[in-house]
Amino acid sequence: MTTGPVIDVDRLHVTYGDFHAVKDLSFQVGRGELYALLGTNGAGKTSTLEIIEGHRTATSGTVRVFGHSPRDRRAVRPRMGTMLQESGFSPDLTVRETVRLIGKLTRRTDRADRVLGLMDLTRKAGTKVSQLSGGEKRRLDFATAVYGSPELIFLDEPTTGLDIQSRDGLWDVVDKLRDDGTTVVLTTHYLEEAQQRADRIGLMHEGALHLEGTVSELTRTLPAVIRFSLPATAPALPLPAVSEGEGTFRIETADLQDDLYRLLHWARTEAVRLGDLASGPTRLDDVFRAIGSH
Ligand SMILES: Nc1ncnc2c1ncn2[C@@H]1O[C@H](COP(=O)(O)OP(=O)(O)OP(=O)(O)O)[C@@H](O)[C@H]1O
Repeated sequence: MTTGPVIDVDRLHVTYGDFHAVKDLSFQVGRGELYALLGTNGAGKTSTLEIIEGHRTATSGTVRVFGHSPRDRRAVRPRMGTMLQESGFSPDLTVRETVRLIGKLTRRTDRADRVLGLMDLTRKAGTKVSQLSGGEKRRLDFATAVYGSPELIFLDEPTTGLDIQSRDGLWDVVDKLRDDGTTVVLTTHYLEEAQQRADRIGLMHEGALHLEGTVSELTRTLPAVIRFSLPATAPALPLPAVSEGEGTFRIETADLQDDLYRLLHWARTEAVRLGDLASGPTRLDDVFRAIGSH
C-alpha cells in the first residue's frame, strides 16, 4: 500500500539538444484523482508523460510513481495502464492476441474477453489489427490500458477519432474504475471533457505549469460573460457593456448572478427584449485563449 502521492514530479527539466522543452516542472497526483495535464501545442505534455510512463529519462529533476522510479518497470508496470496517442500494435496479431500480449508484457492478469466486451470489440476478437478502423484501434488501445484494472491509467487524447457512442462507453468504464479508486492522468484537446471530469487541471505552456487547480479555480481567474442583442432604439444599458457589432453586446462580470439580475430587471422595466440572451461562467476554452495575453 503506497502512502503519499501516486505521481510526484519534482523540478523536472527536459532538454533536446539546447532546446528546453520542460522547465522546472513540479506537480503531484493523489490517489483516486483524475488529473488533466493540458496545454498549448508544444507545451511539453508528451515529454513529461513519456518520463512518468518510463519511456524517457529526465535531463534533471525527480519523478516518482508509487514511490518508485518509473524506470523500475518491475515495480511500476503491473500497476499502470497506458493508452498512447499512437499504438504500436503489431498489425498481424488479432485483437484478442494483442490484449493478451500486452497483459503478459505488463504482468497484469485479466480476461481478454472481459476488456473487449467493455469496448464493444467482442465481434472483432479474431480480427487482425491491420483490419481495424481508426476508431476500433483506439478502442483496442483503451481496452489494453484497462486490462487488469490497474491502479493508475494514462489516457493520452483517448477520445480522438471516437464516435459519440464509443466516447460515452469509454467514460462509463473510466467512471467505474474511478469508483474503485483508480487514479487517472488525462491529456486532451477536448477541453469540455476535462472541464466535466477533472478533479484538478495542470495547464502547461512553453514547458512550465502556467496554472494549476480545480476547474472552478482556473475559470475563476477570468470574468463570466453575458451576451445579448438589443434593438437600435433601446435606452442606455444599466451596466458597462462592449459592443460586438450588429446590435450584439457583451458584459464581463465578476458577479454573474447580481449583474444578470440587474440586466433582466432593467429589461423588464424598460420593456426591452434581449435577443439571443446567453450567460455562463468562463469556460476552460477562455482560460486557454487568455494564455499569452497576460
Ligand atoms: N525528440 C525531440 N527532439 C527535439 N525536440 C523535441 C523532441 N520531442 C519534442 N520536442 C520539442 O519539445 C517541445 C515539447 O514537445 P511535446 O511533444 O512534449 O509537447 P506537447 O505539449 O505534447 O504538444 P502537442 O499538444 O502539440 O502534442 C516541442 O517544441 C517539440 O517540438
